[in-house]
Amino acid sequence: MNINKNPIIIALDYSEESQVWELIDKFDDEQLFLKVGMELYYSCGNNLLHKLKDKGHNIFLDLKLHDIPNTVGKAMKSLARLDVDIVNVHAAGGRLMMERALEGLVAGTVSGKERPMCIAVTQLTSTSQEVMQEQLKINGNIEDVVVHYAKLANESGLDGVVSSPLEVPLVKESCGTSFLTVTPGIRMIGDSKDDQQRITTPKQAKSLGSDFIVVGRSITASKNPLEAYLKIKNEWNDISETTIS
Ligand SMILES: O=C(O)c1cc(=O)[nH]c(=O)n1[C@@H]1O[C@H](COP(=O)(O)O)[C@@H](O)[C@H]1O
Repeated sequence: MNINKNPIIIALDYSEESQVWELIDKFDDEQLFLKVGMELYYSCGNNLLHKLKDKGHNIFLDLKLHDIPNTVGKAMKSLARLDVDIVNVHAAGGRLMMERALEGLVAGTVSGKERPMCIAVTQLTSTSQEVMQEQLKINGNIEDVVVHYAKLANESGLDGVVSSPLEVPLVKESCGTSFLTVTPGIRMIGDSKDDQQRITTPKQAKSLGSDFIVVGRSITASKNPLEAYLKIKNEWNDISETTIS
């Protein structure tokens, strides 16, 4: 896999390219792992991805594909040409959709390059068990549902999942330690949950076994994003921290 081991993925949830450079310019030479999601990609497109890659940053292109298998497979073939490091789908699209996603990525990757890793969203970290059961009509407890989707993603050949850090131990137990866990729902103590439901601190995420944490507003909405990033990095590297509930 052609990714560095920077475990902190910064979610660039912006609509303007200028906001991206305003943030990144604060980080000097730090090699970053950046997440470009729908908001930024739909407004700035591939041009920005190429510029970020040229600066040496790793990119998680978070478009959460979820469509019929043929459509997702062909879309992934197009995304493979962008030379990003991670792409994703919704596991709710099912096994065939995930298999086609992977086939599309393999088919679209330029020969000699490594394909992007493909991970599946299990249950969004903004979904509570109550909402999952009452609105989505998915029965059972949320950990079991996340593990079920993770197993499906694993059997479909995907590289890992997106889940809350809270489910990582169960995912690793069912799918193996090398099955990647990328975990949003990260908050520092005292931060507002906003729309997130299944949250932990960076330290908790690490102790639960997350491979990567995805952090947006705790960095981007901070008065001092570099300081917030370094605090998170320190928390990740330090063993003795407290938890939030
Ligand atoms: O796929 C994702 O990245 C994702 C999945 C998920 O279940 N929950 C989730 O929050 N995310 C993304 O992670 C980021 C979290 O942002 P903050 O809540 O601001 O830290 C956003 O860009 C979300 O789109």
